[in-house]
Amino acid sequence: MDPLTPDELGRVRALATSSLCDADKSFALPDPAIRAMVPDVRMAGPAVTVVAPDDHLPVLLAAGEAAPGSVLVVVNPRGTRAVAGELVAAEARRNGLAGVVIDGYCRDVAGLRRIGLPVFARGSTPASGSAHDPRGLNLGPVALGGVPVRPGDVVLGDDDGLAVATPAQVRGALAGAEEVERAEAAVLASMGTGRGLADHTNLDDHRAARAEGRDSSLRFLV
Ligand SMILES: O=C([O-])CC(=O)C(=O)O
Ligand SMILES: [Mg+2]
Repeated sequence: MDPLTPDELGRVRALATSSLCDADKSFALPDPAIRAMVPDVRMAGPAVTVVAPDDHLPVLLAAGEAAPGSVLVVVNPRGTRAVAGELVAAEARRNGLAGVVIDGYCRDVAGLRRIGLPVFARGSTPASGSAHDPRGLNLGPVALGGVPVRPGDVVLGDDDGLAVATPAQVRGALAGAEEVERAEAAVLASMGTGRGLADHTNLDDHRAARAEGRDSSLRFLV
């Protein structure tokens, strides 16, 4: 896996996850119940994996061990306890990580908002589990919300949710996603002056074609 260059990562972080998912519809989509716990964030980076069975010690250790720029992917399958909170987020931020994604629960949500690091989870609960398991980074593949994640896969996320893809898939989607955003920005700006969606797309022709069962795709005309 050829990792994304800093320049490519910068371009990815400037894009909404939805635009990349439009450009390549094969990105893997973890369970949408895993959501941004901190609003208005965009996250992208290579995955490092952690297994945390109702135990936050491996997460705290991994937050300090992972390479800067990476996304900590934590799995706590069927867990009922929080495995990360503001201490984990502060350690991850200090170490320069791009974010923390938990297939499970977090806590300290007000503190997470203050820190501002992207954190994704199934939700929050005030109760943490144990701090026993001395393993830190797992370095193996895990299942995140039903989606396989290998270390080095790119994990992307924002307020809409998460997507996972290989670096090559992300690289291949970049130009298309940038074009999606250019066209959508032009349409939105023009709609601000009162013109409708049908003025900026082939909506009417597309509808007529689909009504007759003909092949057609909905396109921007900007
Ligand atoms: O969930 C946990 O036990 C860890 C925690 O509170 C924190 O990181 O601040
Ligand atoms: Mg805490």
